[in-house]
Amino acid sequence: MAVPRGDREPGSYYVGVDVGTGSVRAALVDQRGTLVAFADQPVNQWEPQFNHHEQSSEDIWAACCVVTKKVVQGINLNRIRGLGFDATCSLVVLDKEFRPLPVNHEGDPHRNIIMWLDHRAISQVHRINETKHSVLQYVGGVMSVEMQAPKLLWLKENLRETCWDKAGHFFDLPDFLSWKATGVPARSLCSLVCKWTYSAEKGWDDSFWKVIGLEDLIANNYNKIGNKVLPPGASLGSGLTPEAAKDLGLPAGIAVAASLIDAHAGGLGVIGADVRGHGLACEGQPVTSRLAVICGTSSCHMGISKNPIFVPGVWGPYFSAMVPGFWLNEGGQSVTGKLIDHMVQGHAVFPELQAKATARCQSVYAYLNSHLDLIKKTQPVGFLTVDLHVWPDFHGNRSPLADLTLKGMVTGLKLSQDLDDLAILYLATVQAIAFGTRLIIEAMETAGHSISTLFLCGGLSKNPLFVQMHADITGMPVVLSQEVESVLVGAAILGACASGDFASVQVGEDRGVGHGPSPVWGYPSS
Ligand SMILES: Nc1ncnc2c1ncn2[C@@H]1O[C@H](COP(=O)(O)OP(=O)(O)O)[C@@H](O)[C@H]1O
Ligand SMILES: O=C(CO)[C@H](O)[C@H](O)COP(=O)(O)O
Repeated sequence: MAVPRGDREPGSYYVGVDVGTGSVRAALVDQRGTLVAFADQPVNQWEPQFNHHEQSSEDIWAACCVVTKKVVQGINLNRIRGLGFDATCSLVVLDKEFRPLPVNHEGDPHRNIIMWLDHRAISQVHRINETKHSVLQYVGGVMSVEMQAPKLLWLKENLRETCWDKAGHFFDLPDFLSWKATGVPARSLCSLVCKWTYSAEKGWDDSFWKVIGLEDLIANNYNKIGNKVLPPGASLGSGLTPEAAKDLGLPAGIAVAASLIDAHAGGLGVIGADVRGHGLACEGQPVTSRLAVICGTSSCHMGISKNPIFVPGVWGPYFSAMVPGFWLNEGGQSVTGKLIDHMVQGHAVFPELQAKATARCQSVYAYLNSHLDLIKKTQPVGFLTVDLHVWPDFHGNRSPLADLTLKGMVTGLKLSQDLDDLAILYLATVQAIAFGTRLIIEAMETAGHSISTLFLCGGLSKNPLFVQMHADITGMPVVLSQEVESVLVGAAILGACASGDFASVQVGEDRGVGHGPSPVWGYPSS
């Protein structure tokens, strides 16, 4: 039953499902954008060899079902009107009957996803960039190994018989989920534009696929990689199929939206936040003065503009890929949360840290933050790292250097290995990541963006030190949403839009769901 816009039944709900790198989350969200219920569940990852990262679409769907069932427990299901998915931009491979195909030399079909952070296709991306094809202008001038074309070429060159020749469907993970829920193999404009070289204005470019040696994908009007393309939030087919409804514990037929990549859902969830009354530079200014930074395993820096802006080393400009009618530039750091975890967990005194944090019922990060407060004495915390510096490109540099060959570095190491050393190394890592954000902002501003305020979300935005260092090092105020799970709010906005209850996924003064008032969290320390 469609409820006309402006005459919404009170008490409607929308379900958002967010598939991050490390876990799957679901939320039940009401019409005001308030999270009513939340659940999460970790997902498996495999690293069969260095730089190969794989997942299973069956595992991920099963996790989506577990968390969705949890968040709707005890709710009158008739009040749920829409479902939206976001996910990492990983590559899902299915055969012609939509069964999983192996993306690995072991031939394990369960592992049918090449994850976004997989860097196996280094030789392929190098050759793609050597073509200097015009589509590369729209990915910051250099294609990233994390995009789909090099991964597809790797599959063709390395797993021809076991995978490539049998493949019927290559999906971006967000599109796989909306297909699984509806049976409609449409692709979201977001995933195709951002990761597959599709143009919102001109569609696919045959000459690109021919020149890189993937001309076979042009067959049947690009049937294997998508020929029906919908804007994020568009309603798919007849909604949730009876089979998927049973899996998810939701009513069949509810609206399901064309999806978003996770960073874009986070961007949508925060960039239009109401900041009136805080005296921020962005108050009363166009939404283009805001930069959404979605910080999880990786960090993604999403800036929008009315006209296309070409920023060397920063992905895009992508038209309508996040906010309809706006161009998007997406800067990024491939590992941020993952790097902090790596540095802290790999340190000799990590077991001691863990034991001390557990004894205080704190996370290791809360413990480290209070330890830094203790050892800084009267000086600002940032000064603790005058002799210790980290270069954070342990997994290459996504933006603005766009060089996947770069490696990480630490200078200023001593022989001591106590908790103070670990805390200072952790601080230096956080600072290095914040300097990376500053470099990305500088590149965006040089090219024509004018950014005054940061809007952070994602797991790392729950870390006060990470937030404060971003404010200090960029010199910009950082706004956090009252609703910490902003990525999920973005996913729920999609479901709300697909239900027809809201006209669009628009942001700004004339908002849909999902934009509660946002307190200003951090100002740069003077
Ligand atoms: N409360 C917290 N304090 C500090 N770090 C956190 C907190 N919660 C999550 N993180 C960090 O955020 C990262 C994961 O963020 P998340 O958004 O869940 O990632 P993803 O979407 O990639 O799965 C991890 O590195 C984790 O250590
Ligand atoms: O490339 C990306 C977005 O375009 C993201 O880095 C990728 O989707 C992973 O996200 P997360 O770090 O939140 O798991």
